[in-house]
Amino acid sequence: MQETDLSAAVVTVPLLRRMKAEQRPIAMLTAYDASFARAMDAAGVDAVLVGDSLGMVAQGRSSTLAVTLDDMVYHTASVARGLRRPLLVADLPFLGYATRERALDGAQRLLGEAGASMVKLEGAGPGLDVVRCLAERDVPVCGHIGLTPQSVLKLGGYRVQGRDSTVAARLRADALALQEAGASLLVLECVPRQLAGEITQLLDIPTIGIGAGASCDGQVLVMHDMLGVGHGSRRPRFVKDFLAGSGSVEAAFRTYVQDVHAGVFPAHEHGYD
Ligand SMILES: Nc1nc(=O)c2c([nH]1)NC[C@@H]1CN(c3ccc(C(=O)N[C@@H](CCC(=O)O)C(=O)O)cc3)CN21
Ligand SMILES: CC(C)C(=O)C(=O)O
Ligand SMILES: [Mg+2]
Repeated sequence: MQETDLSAAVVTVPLLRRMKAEQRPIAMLTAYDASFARAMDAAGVDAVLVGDSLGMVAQGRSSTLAVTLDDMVYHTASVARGLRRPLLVADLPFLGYATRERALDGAQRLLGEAGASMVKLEGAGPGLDVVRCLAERDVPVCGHIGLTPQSVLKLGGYRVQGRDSTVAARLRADALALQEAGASLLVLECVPRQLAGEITQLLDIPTIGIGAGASCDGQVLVMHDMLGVGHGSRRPRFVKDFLAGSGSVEAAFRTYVQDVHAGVFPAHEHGYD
């Protein structure tokens, strides 16, 4: 098949699947406003996530739990105005998909009102029903397993998930169940690199890793982290400062995109065993 220039094409769900099939890594970043979104578009970022991490990096809270659907709609609409090419994904907030009705309302607002093209929700289990409900109604869904920050109170902190074989087996099963329920994309957060690679091989849908090694089909980082803003010296292993040595914010985004596309980022030191 002809190698087409994917750097110009508007990014869609089928294009992401094609990138997986052709082993072209997907470069994703989070954004929360139009100006940074515009710079990401210019830098060739493939997908942009309006993460509920905005509760931490924009609102200064210690977790993502207080973020509301109104907050997500406001930031997603702002980001959408800055984008042309990348696929725009928006997080459903904590308890925003506790029932099918809430999830459908959230999807209507994020896709219909704010301009996202996909919603993301954490976990499997009871969430599988909701994923099925959304997917059957043609709402593209991104799953998110491993370290799920909306579970921080139950998890007791932000720690790597899937180091023991019981949890690893559950993550494999959850990944397959999410694909089966109709998810189009899957974020793997803070999962040992080998397990993330196995899950990526198991699935037809693309995986996007954060702290999940280089074998995922794509990578995502929180924008503030990759610009060196916020974490100080106690930053998680998977964070790399791309602004240091790049000279400008847009150049940092470009370096990130190049490094993800070339398979240079993440390096071994950015992952977990
Ligand atoms: N700015 C920011 N970046 C993120 O990546 C992020 C957020 N906020 N907020 C929501 C969650 C929380 N995240 C975190 C936060 C801390 C670690 C962390 O310190 N991890 C330890 C792992 C320790 C272990 O279990 O081995 C590390 O040392 O990397 C990981 C993910 C990821 N998400
Ligand atoms: C870290 C990513 C995957 C996320 O969910 C967020 O930014 O909220
Ligand atoms: Mg999130």
